[in-house]
Amino acid sequence: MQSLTIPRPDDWHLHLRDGAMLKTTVPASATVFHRTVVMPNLVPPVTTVTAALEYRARIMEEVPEGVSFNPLMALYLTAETTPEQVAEAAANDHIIGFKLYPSGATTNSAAGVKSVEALEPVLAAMQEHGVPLLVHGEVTDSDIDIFDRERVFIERHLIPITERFPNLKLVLEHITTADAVEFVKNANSNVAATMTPQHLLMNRNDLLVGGIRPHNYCLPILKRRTHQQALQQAALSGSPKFFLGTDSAPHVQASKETACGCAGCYSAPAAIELYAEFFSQHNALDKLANFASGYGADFYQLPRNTDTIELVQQEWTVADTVDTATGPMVPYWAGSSLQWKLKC
Ligand SMILES: NC(=O)N[C@@H](CC(=O)O)C(=O)O
Ligand SMILES: [Zn+2]
Ligand SMILES: [Zn+2]
Repeated sequence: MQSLTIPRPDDWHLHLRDGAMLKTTVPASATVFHRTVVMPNLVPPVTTVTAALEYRARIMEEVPEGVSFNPLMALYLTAETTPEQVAEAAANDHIIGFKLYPSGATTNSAAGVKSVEALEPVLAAMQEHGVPLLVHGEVTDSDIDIFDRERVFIERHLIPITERFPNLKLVLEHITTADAVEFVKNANSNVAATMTPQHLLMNRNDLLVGGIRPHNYCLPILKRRTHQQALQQAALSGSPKFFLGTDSAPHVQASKETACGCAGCYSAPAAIELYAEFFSQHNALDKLANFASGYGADFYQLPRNTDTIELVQQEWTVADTVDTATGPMVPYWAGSSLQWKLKC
C-alpha cells in the first residue's frame, strides 16, 4: 500500500461555530490539524480579545484527550475597532489577526466594514504592530455581478491598501479567481492567500450543471474553469504565497437544502484527504507537505510542526451525513470517493 508521511498540517481558515456544534467541529479538525485560524463570524461577532479568549476556552473544552490543538483566534474588524485594540491583540499569542468582512458579503457579516477607507488608522496600527489583516475580498454593491465581486474588491481596495501599507501582512482568504492569483503573485512577500479544497477541485459547473447543488455553494462563489485552472497552477507552482485554509463552514442540512440556502462547505471531515486528492490528480503529491504544513507557518512566522501524519492510498467514501446536536449536516464531497485516507 502506498503511503505518504507529511508534517502535521495547519488550517489557516476555519469556522468552528459555537455552542453544541463545537462537539462535532472541534474533534473533526483537532485530530488532523495542529493549529487553525478560527474565524470570528459568530452572532454576535467576536470583536474583542476578551470575547476571543472566552470563545477559545469553549473550543478547548471539546478537544479530545491526548490531542494537541492550538486555535489561533481572528478578531472581527468593525468600524469601532481601535488602534489600542490592535496593540492589545498584538500582545496576545492566542490572537492571530483581524478579519475584514465587507458588510453583507457573506455569512454573519452584517456587523462588518462599510467603509474600507475609514480603516486607515487601524490598518496603520496593524502594520506597526505586525498584526496580520485577513480579508474576505468581495465588494457588496448590488449592481456588481457576483462573479466579479472578488476582482473588483482587489482593484478598488486591496491594491490601494498594499500601496499605502507595504509592510502590512495581508492574507486574501479563500481565493477564487485568476485576478486574485495575479494580485498575490505581484505583491510583496507580506501578501499571501489561502486556498480551499472546493475552489481547487471544482468550478461553477459543479454548482449548476445537471441540477443545483447546494452543498457546493460557498462564498466567494465557484468561478469558471479558467479561474479554477489559475488557482490550480498557483498551488502546483510551489510558491510559498499560497497555502492551506479549508474555509470549512458548517451549516445544518436544513439550512443548505432550502429555498434560500446558506453559503459554506463543511469540508473538515475529509479536509486533508481532499487536498491530497487534488495534488494526486496532478501527479504532484510532493507539493502537499509545504502547502499544508509549511508555507502557512512560515508566513505567520510560527515554527513548523515537528510531528507527522500519514496518508495511505486507499479508496473511501465521504459520509452522506454527519449527526450534530442541532441536526444532520451534509459534508462537502458527501457520498463521493477519495483515493487517500488519513491513517488513524
Ligand atoms: N465561505 C462561506 O461560504 N461561508 C462562511 C463565511 C466565509 O468564509 O465567507 C461561513 O461562515 O459560513
Ligand atoms: Zn469569507
Ligand atoms: Zn470562511
